[in-house]
Amino acid sequence: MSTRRARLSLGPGTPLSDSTARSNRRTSFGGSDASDAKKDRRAMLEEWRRARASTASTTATSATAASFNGSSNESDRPSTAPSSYDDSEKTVSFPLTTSKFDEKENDGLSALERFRMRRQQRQEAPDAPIAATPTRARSNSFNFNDEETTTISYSSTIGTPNRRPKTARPSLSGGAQRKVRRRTSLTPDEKNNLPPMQPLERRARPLLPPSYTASSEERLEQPHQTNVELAPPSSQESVDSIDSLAMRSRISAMQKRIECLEREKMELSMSKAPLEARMRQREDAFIKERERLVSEIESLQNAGRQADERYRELEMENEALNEAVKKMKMEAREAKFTGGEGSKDAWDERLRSNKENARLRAELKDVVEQNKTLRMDKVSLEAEVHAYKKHIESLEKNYDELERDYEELAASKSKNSEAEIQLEVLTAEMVATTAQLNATNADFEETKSRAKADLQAKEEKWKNRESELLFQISVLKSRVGKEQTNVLEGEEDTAILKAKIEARDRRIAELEEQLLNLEQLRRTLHNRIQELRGNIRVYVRTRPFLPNDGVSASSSTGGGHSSIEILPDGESLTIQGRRGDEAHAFKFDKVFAPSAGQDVVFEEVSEFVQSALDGYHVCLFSYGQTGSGKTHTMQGSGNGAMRGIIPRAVEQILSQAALMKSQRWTFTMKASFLEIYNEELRDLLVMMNSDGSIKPRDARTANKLSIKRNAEGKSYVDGINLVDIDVENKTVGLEQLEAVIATAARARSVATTKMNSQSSRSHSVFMLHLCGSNEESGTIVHGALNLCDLAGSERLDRSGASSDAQRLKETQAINKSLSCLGDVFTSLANGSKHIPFRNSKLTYLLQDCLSGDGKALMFVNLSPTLESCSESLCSLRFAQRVNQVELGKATKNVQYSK
Ligand SMILES: Nc1ncnc2c1ncn2[C@@H]1O[C@H](COP(=O)(O)OP(=O)(O)OP(=O)(O)O)[C@@H](O)[C@H]1O
Repeated sequence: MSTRRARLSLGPGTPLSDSTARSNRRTSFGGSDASDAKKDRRAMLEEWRRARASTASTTATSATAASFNGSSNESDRPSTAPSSYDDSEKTVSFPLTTSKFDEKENDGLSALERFRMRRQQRQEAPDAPIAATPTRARSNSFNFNDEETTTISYSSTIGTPNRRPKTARPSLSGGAQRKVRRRTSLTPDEKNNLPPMQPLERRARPLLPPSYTASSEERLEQPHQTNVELAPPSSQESVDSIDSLAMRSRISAMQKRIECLEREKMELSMSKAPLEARMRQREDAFIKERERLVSEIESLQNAGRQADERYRELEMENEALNEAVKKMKMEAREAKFTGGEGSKDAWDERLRSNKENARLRAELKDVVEQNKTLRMDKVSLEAEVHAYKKHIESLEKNYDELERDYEELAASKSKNSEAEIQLEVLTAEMVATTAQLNATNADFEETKSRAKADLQAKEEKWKNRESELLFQISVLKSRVGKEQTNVLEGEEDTAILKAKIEARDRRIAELEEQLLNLEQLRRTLHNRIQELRGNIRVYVRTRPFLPNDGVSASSSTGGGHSSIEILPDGESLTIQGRRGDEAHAFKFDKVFAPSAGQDVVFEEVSEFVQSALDGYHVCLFSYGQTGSGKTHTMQGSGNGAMRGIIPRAVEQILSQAALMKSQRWTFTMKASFLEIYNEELRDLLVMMNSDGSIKPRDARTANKLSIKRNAEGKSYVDGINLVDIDVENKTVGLEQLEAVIATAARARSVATTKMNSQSSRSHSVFMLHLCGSNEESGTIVHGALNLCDLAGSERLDRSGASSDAQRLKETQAINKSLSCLGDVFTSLANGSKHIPFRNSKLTYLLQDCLSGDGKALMFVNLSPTLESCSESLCSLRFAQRVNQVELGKATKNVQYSK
């Protein structure tokens, strides 16, 4: 282009250097380039002014002459008369709208183009210094399709955004934005083509031990496998068979429910893992894209600012040029009127000045063109910034959608975990029910074989008797002929004999009835004596064989050979010794067989529960090795027939409270649940409000709990959460209790040990605080029911805790506190003056119940396996020591307000 190559020549002797001219043309956004160009132009103007001043005096005359004589050379004349300068000035305009720019006419680069090239260089060589802006091959249009930048494309498969040379800009076109938005939510096809499912890692531990490798379906089939095949029921067996059938139908109903829950869980698990992965990847991609866009916008804004600066500079230059043109016009006018006789010099001067004017105008035009380009650049930049803003908006929308997806996912996750918990509860219930059924069947088989043997013996006896009688008859017949006279006498003897037998049978029946009544009386008296002596009562409960005991559950004995034999009196048992050659006998207040159900066990403790309503401090605790059934006894397995003492006790209290209402008694009941873990008290209901509702996450502050004594010297836990149980409405009250137990179960420290897949690693104490008042008599009673599930008393080597530092610490803390409990019982049994209650948190907490003020009952839970007989023996010896403790008569906590 001619204007590009034009030299700023102020006269023949003053050509500007090539580099100066080029630097004047350079359109650059770099600050140094722009200021150099500005300096060059100023220097050029100065040079021109100086040159003009030096030549003005010599050329003034000739220039004036030329203006009056005309010129033969048209090209030497000024291209426009001075009066036409005004018109030419009008063409110096700055159009705001841009037409398509002719690329051929512009060999420079647009600001955005240069910015992109710089960015591309950076991306290609991130560590290299930023290259100088190229001055060639400038494109003034923003053709996004030709752009060789890197862009992020979203694909339906989740991963890091694909980086590839871009041929289209999906991020800026509306259609592409819609595409991006569409990709954030999964189409059904995409859902079906999800990546292969990773097996969902269950947070809840399996109920069966690691050695038990049966699949979930096999486990669900278990009741069928473990059921004992019964012989066709005789009339005597039919009742038991009906029980078994009822149990089986219950189990099959449970199985169906479990299958349903398993299916639901699988579905939820299927959708959870890939959704989570997608969510995370999309979040990462979005954050990266947003950062990239933000930095790009910042760069664009910088470029825009530089373009604005450059534009202002050019405007100033333009103004300076306009000034110069005006000055020249003035000078031309002056020369016209004051030129005198029109000397040749003056004419030459005018000609030069006209040429200069033309050149300046051309330059001005060039500058205007540059301005136009810059404006176009600016408009394009603004358009691009606008597009980026739109893109960011769409990304933000996508982000919102992702957030919604995430919330849905979280909801489904919590649903899933609820289903898992429900499944676990049902599975535990099923395992317990099956075990009990097997034990019942074993009992039944034993009774059946005993009855059979009995029957056979009787048959044998009757046969002997029959043959004896037949012999006697034959003897009598042979005598008939000889002793006919004695016939009548003989008949008389038989009748007398028969009458005697009948009288003896009646006597036996009477004696049996008397014996039964005496036995009942003995039991009642025994209980009364024990109450008066204040003994801690000790009940022993043996659990049935379980699938993970490693013995065939389908055998007729209900699982294998038990190390414990329970004697028919229901109070005595024998246990095999460590070496297997000796048997140890024990006698306690009650011994429950493996087939004894939860209802039977509760029947025996219900009077203790009643005592709590009467104003006593009652404590029931379960002691035994891990996996022996302590939690099963206290809390139970599931919510059906396998419910333990805690729910049954609350149920009984609620029913009793309702009955006592007619006698003007009103009760309030508060529940608390704590655990003693590594000698530290922890509130298990920290998540609950006092009305039973669940606290929001940020409000769950765990108070520091400490055991204190009140004014009456009774111990209480300071800082513990007390949850109200509705006594008026039994259904609501039971629901609240269920929520309390579920919340506590979630919070409890449970870890898997070798012996029990759901082993409690802490002592847990459920406390019911009862307050009853009678309007009529003005009596107020304060009772408390403490139901304590002690941690397993296993040896370190058997539990596998020695290999794990945390487990080791837990086991040591458990064993220490249990040994403190033993020390307390020994001191009580020996009648020592000092009882070391303060040696452990457990004994300090239960001091009121163990020191004679309250009533205490200890369950000793035993496992029937041969491997456990050593631990069972230890537990039984401990229980024997406890049984010898005399606490004295318990006292009621009663106040009289009238
Ligand atoms: N009498 C019983 N009838 C049927 N199942 C039982 C019985 N006792 C225990 N179980 C079952 O045995 C398993 C272990 O019982 P549980 O969890 O109560 O043991 P634990 O003594 O509390 O163990 P840990 O001290 O490790 O917590 C459970 O699955 C439970 O259902």
